[in-house]
Amino acid sequence: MLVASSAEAAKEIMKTHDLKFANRPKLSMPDTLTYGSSDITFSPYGEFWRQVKSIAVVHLLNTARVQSFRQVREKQTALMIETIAKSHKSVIDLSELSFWLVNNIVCTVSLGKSYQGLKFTDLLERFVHVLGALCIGNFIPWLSWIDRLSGLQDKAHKVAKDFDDFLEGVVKEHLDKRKEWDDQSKEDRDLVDILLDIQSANALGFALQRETIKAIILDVFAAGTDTTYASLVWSLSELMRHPRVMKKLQQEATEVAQGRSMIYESDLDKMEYLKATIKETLRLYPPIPLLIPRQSMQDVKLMGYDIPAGTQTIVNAWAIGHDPTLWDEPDEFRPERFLNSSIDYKGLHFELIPFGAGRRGCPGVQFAIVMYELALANVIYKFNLELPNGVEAKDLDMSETNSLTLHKKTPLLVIATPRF
Ligand code: HEM
Repeated sequence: MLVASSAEAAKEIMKTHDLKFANRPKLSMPDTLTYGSSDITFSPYGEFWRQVKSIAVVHLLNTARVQSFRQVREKQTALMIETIAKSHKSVIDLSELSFWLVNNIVCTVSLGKSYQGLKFTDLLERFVHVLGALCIGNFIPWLSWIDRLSGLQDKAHKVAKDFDDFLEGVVKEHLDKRKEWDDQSKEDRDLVDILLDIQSANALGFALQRETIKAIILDVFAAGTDTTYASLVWSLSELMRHPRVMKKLQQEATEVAQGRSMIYESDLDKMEYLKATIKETLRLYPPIPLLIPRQSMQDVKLMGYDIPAGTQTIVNAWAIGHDPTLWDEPDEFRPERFLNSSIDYKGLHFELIPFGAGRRGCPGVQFAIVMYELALANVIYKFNLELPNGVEAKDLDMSETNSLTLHKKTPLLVIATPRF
């Protein structure tokens, strides 16, 4: 296995030799959870991956599509703000509210409606826990009996079954709805409708299986929700611990809003400090700290080392974000470091790669960032937040979960007071 923990090595893997490292290794947990890796994230490099990724980009993730979902984001953000306002200074769980905000947006635009009320938080938690679990059989195949004995495989099958029940229901609902219409305008079709259209038109050159449709929905559901809400919670938590940064951000929001009741998406480009705060959060807490494993497809010489074809390759984005040779006082939360800096997270600057880079880089960057910016801007614009029960900011529990996605271990509980 190859582990890259420097920006230079990351650049070699994800830029110089990107094509050679564009494969994903076949791993047993993703295989169990994503219908034999027939989703976008875990499918091997090749024509199938290109086609399924292209469907998600064309119909959900490109700039024009992301912009077209603006009303959904603004409506869901307003609903979250309303819920916080109604708390009347009682303790609220910002982790849970962040989860539902992101999940409602993702589900509305990809599945046609939100599914609030279902036990998604628990299901998704089990999903990323199993996905990120150390699976001995992936490294030493003859020891895979340990994964059976440890109960890991049973857990994976149970999560896969629970998710499948949900996804099967979503597909059935869409199929039933289709019996009632056939001249619905294209704009009203969500991602599931589009996948079913492609399936019935046999438009890909290969049959789009029901399982592949479910795998793609699962990808968008899990990759979209878990990462973005984790980041929102980390930003809010760091702001609680850094009143100076919070105040500066609130000042920026107040200036931009000009007395209006809400910050809108058209305001976000004027919020330099907000953008710097988000970059700083993604540097310190990359939601997928080790990105998604890659695999070399050919022998390759990398920084003087001979790497054989088939080597599992991990890029440690967390280590790069904390590298003292790249970042001054790397453990400090200081958004100012990104003001007047061209460093961005879009895959061109290898010192900041929370979304990965290159061919296998995250196609959901725009989709994620705009909902993240809008939610963060509005929460801090509308409310002053304090920790309950006399907890001091410096004592806020910032411990991290140990799974594929980096979450704050304990929920972020606050008391919110309207600012005006
Ligand atoms: C803060 C939010 C997000 C972060 C930090 C994030 C991060 C990542 C990372 C690190 C990868 C692997 C990149 C690599 O191997 O180089 C990835 C892949 C992916 N992400 Fe995201 N992601 C986020 C949001 C989203 C959203 C909102 C969606 C869709 C709605 C999405 C869909 C995907 C998909 C489909 C892939 C697989 C790409 C491939 O293998 O070709 N992500 N993401």
